[in-house]
Amino acid sequence: MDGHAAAPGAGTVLNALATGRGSAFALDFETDAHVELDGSGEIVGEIGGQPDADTELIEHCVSRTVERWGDDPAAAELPDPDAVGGTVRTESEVPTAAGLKSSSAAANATVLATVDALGLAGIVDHEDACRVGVQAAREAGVTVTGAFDDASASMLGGLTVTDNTEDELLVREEVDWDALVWTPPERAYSADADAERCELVAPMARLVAELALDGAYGRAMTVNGLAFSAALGFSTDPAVEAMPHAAGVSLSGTGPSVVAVGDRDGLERVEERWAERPGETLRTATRPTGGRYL
Ligand SMILES: Nc1ncnc2c1ncn2[C@@H]1O[C@H](COP(=O)(O)OP(=O)(O)O)[C@@H](O)[C@H]1O
Ligand SMILES: O=C(O)C1=C[C@@H](OP(=O)(O)O)[C@@H](O)[C@H](O)C1
Repeated sequence: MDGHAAAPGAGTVLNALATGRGSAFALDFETDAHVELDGSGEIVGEIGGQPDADTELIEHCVSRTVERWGDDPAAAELPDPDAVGGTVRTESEVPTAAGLKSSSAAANATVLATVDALGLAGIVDHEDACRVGVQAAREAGVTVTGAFDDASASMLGGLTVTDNTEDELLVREEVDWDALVWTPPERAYSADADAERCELVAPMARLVAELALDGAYGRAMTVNGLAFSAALGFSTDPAVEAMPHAAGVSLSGTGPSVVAVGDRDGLERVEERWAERPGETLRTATRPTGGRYL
């Protein structure tokens, strides 16, 4: 029984660490997952190109997905329902722990690949599948709030606004921007983020949520970036450089990447500045589609 699926990374409009409300949008780079189920009783994960990386998240995703849908009447019969096991391997274009939602992309791709291995591709609802990945992320300890904002943007595509305290989807909308991503060489694991510092900027996060719920996503994003860069100790210089030329620019997640959105000409101007910085710049775009079976 094997399955194959992919899901995209995302950028941030509103970081949920201050209030539990968050917002993110899918970007056009992705992670894919290959799952094989057997009756070995053990699930073993592997991350392509990162032999020492933590595979707990994707292993939890496989077991939670089988637990949820393994005995669905439409599911293929498991080799040994009392000893569910198998392998899961991811390959990713999304850099790990850079604020570009590698954990959501890996979780969503793995849940969908497991659904595919169960013979349920196209039958399971994407939002339900996304919630299983969020549950696995909480169990694996890779998230503060569960990050349903990031997970829903990755799984459904487009832009979402969510309440992560209830895993509730408040808004899902399609956006159509070019995007520019700057990823400095350092990494920042969300689980290590200073959530108490983020709570200090809650009044600004509430303003960002209001702007986002009014559809002013670009401005929302820019205010978010200023507030959370200050709270988490990142420079606001890249955002200030981008502001005259972009519809929105923000620290993505808990950093360190910065994402600007807008039109091609404006982002070319931003790229000229950001290319002088250490690390990588990537030209990409928002993506209307989310997780997909391969
Ligand atoms: N390709 C992948 N395959 C499996 N797990 C992954 C992958 N990428 C990231 N992860 C998991 O997600 C964690 C990083 O999550 P996090 O710190 O939230 O970063 P990000 O902002 O990129 O989501 C990693 O420690 C690992 O557990
Ligand atoms: O762990 C979490 O609950 C979150 C982590 C952050 O994202 P990153 O994982 O990209 O840092 C943040 O943007 C999101 O709203 C919630």
